[in-house]
Amino acid sequence: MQNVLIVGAGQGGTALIRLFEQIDMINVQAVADIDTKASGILLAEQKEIKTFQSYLDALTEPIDIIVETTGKEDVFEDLKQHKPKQSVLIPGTVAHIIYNLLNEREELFNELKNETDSRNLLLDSIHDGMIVIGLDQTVTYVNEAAENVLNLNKEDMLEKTIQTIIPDSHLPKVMKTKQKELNQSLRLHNGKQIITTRIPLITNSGELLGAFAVFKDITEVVELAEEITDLKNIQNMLEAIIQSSEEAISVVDENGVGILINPAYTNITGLKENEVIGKPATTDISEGESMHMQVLKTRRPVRGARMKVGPSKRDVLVNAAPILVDGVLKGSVAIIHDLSEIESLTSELKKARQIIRNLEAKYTFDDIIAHSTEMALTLEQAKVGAKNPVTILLRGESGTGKELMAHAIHNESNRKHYKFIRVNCAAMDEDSLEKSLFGNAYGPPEQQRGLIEEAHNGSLFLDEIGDLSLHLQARILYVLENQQVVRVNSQDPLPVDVRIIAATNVNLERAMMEKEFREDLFYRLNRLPIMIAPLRERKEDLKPLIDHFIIKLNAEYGRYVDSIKPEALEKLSSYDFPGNVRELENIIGRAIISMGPTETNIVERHLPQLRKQTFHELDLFQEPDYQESISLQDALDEFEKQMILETLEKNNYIKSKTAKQLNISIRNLYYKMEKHNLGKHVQG
Ligand SMILES: Nc1ncnc2c1ncn2[C@@H]1O[C@H](COP(=O)(O)OP(=O)(O)OP(=O)(O)O)[C@@H](O)[C@H]1O
Repeated sequence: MQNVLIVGAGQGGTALIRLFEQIDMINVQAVADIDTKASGILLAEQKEIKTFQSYLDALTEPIDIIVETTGKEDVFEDLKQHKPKQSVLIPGTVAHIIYNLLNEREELFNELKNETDSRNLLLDSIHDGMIVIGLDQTVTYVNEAAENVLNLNKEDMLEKTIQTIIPDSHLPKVMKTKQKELNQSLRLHNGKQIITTRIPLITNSGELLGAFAVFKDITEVVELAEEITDLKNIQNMLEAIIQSSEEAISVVDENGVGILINPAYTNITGLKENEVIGKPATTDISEGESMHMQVLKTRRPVRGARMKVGPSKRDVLVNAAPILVDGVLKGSVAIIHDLSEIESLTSELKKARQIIRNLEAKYTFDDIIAHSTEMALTLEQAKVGAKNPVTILLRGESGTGKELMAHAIHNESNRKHYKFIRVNCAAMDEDSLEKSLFGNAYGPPEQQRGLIEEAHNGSLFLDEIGDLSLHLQARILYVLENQQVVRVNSQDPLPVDVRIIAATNVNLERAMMEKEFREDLFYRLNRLPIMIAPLRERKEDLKPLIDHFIIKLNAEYGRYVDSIKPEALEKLSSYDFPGNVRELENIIGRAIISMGPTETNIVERHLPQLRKQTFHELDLFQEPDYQESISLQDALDEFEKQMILETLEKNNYIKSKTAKQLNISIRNLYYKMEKHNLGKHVQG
């Protein structure tokens, strides 16, 4: 809406008012006669005189356009002092002409053409586009605003039919119906959105002269409205997400004042909106510092801060981050995790992982590196074994890959869709092992079924079978011979169908001679013995295994190690690997950890000291070499390792006997052997 003041009553101002009245977007404030000498103003309608300034001051809305119709240059200059947005000098004659054009005689319409400049001045002073057509539907007037809206020059439009400019123009229809069309919305072919009013030009005597349209470009307004709608939709969506999120969320503004929380937040903290919104960020904290305030101070995110919140002092973990919009800090958002829930979930996860580890046979033959002829043959044998329903005995030193092979055999067999259960016969005392293998009829319901039943239709991997007591050997033999299992504290045999894959790094023949291992069980197990050679006897596997571990450990540690340099490989090749492949994997792991972040090749200095001495050769009191001085802990570790190794040797590698002699529990022995990478040097 533009406010127009028409000055010069009796000069045709009324005619202009008529014109403007037809245009809804123009609001005529007043028509005034001006007495320059008195510097006063006669308000035509109210018939009172005011100073021009007091008149302007009394207006509620500022004047956009002053139209001076008296034709007096000096008055016009005077008016301009009041700084309207525009001031237009239209001689009274022109005002008359326009009035007459609209209301009286057609011949005056032609006169108007001679006053083009003044007329254009008037039309151009209007911010809205104006276009006038004659009876022949050609354009007779067009103003500057119309040029801008239509993206056309006056010359391109004047004397052209309206349809060539606006193909679906309603002006011809308005002429035909003689009905105004007010505030119609329209999209132009140039993409602009306009709002337009169309008016037929009719004289007082009812004669039709043409029609004109006034229009406003509202593209930006429409786009803005659309943007606002889009933003509103996004805002609604975000709010719905935040409200339904199971993560507790709290948001503060740049001054640290609470502006948003969700129901999950209320669940954890016990605090409702009215206790947090509009309150300082510290409101919810019962112990600890406000992470919101820290984020606002540093503009940096905070992760994993522990604190207590709410009246019930709930233990929580908080992640908070700044909200930056175009680099400007607008606030901070925090996600709050209930720690007690995380703790219980973590322990659940641990249990689940343990169960999965026991059940899952994760490796296949593709995971076994076998470049040497020995290993290739072993693999062939294992594949044959996998396809036949026989009991398999895997023999080899510790760390040679027996467990890996057992997994692969299970996964290649027709039992692969059932369970693979691993039992380490050396890791438990006899009583617990018996109950866990055979089940306990008197135990709680979940312990009544033993692992043998659990492995029904699948495979049972009995690792370290040489450590099985004679009593349990007899019970396993019974299962093998009868395909039946009898639970502890029960007499009832239950049918089972399991394939047993046994593994040992013990010389079972010697154990048999010493009556430590039942011959009948040995022959039963030994139907398909598979020997896995120690790594030192198949050095061709060394490089492929190293490459395999580099890839595996890169993924585990997030590193980009490329390869091993020949001199480092050389050093490893001359080593014995008492801990076999497991020891090699440890060595490569330690090498990768000791490498700098930019190093990509394992070189000699990344490798640990590879000792070859036996306990007897090891002179703990030798002069320490300047390159390698031995710490007390290392010396003690070495001593322990050698002592275990010798006791194992003396006891024919039977761990139960070794543990007894060393006066430690079998579990402890097992742990120490793993720690020292102790394999057996001489197999069977
Ligand atoms: N040929 C191989 N290819 C790839 N990885 C191997 C190979 N042999 C062994 N490994 C890896 O070396 C490690 C030790 O293997 P595994 O646990 O199967 O040995 P094991 O003979 O069962 O040892 P133990 O007798 O001490 O139980 C595992 O991480 C395994 O994946």
